[in-house]
Amino acid sequence: MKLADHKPLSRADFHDRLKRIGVERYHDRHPFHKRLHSGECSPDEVRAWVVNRWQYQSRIPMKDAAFMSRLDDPQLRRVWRSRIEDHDGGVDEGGGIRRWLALAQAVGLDPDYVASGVGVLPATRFAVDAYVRFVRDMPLLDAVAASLTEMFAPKIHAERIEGLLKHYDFADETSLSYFRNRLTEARKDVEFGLNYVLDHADTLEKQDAAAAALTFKTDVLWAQLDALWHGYVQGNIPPGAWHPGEGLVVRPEMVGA
Ligand SMILES: O=C(O)c1cc(C(=O)O)c2c(n1)C(=O)C(=O)c1cc(C(=O)O)[nH]c1-2
Repeated sequence: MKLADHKPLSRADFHDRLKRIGVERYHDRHPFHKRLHSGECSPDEVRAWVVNRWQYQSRIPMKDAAFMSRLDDPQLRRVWRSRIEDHDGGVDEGGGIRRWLALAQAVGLDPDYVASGVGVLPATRFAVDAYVRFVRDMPLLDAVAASLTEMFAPKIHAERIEGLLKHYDFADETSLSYFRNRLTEARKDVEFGLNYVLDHADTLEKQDAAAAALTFKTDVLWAQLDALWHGYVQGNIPPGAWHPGEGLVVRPEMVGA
């Protein structure tokens, strides 16, 4: 290969390359999301999703804290810390984590059970832990690039709000407030993260690494839904994972069952 072939892509072409990864690999294409958003999930499939997605929610601020612990630039820390604030919030008002537990309650689950993390599928735990470790251990550019799946998240959040409101009795503005809030929070995060990656990936090697990081992250998301499908749509619940009937607040009239 000639030296000239090693030139980095232009900013616009590199941006297109990143967007293409989303088109081809983002988890909005996964059959579980199609099932969830079109009202085909049973109440227990919805509960299984809420129990398992908790693992992701609870680890996101931990991965952001791991990322921040590596930054020696106060300005970068200042920008990044709003991600932790979005999820943790203050004692009184709470944040995304508390909103997720409001969703748990709306689908009939005991929020304390969900927050305990007991019952999370092993594959989900492995996938999410791999993301936290990736962000802790890999170059900063790769760590930021991995967060860029959020470029594709507002579309899936909007689809989810619409689909859940249409098809499930538990869905209302309170139970879905997590997703409503993410619509604005994610835009702010992506604007910063995307510019960081476009600015810092100034060689073809770095662009390749950033694209690989984003691809890895799509795998983290996809693997969680594969596990959910295998466990709860196909009925192969692994030892130790949540079983229908566990962790409920006993209000069977909920969830349009
Ligand atoms: O519902 C979704 O499909 C979805 C996807 C993603 C994502 O693409 O990683 C995130 C979220 N939601 C989300 O709510 C969220 O807070 C979030 C943070 C991050 C991240 O990598 O830092 N991704 C996501």
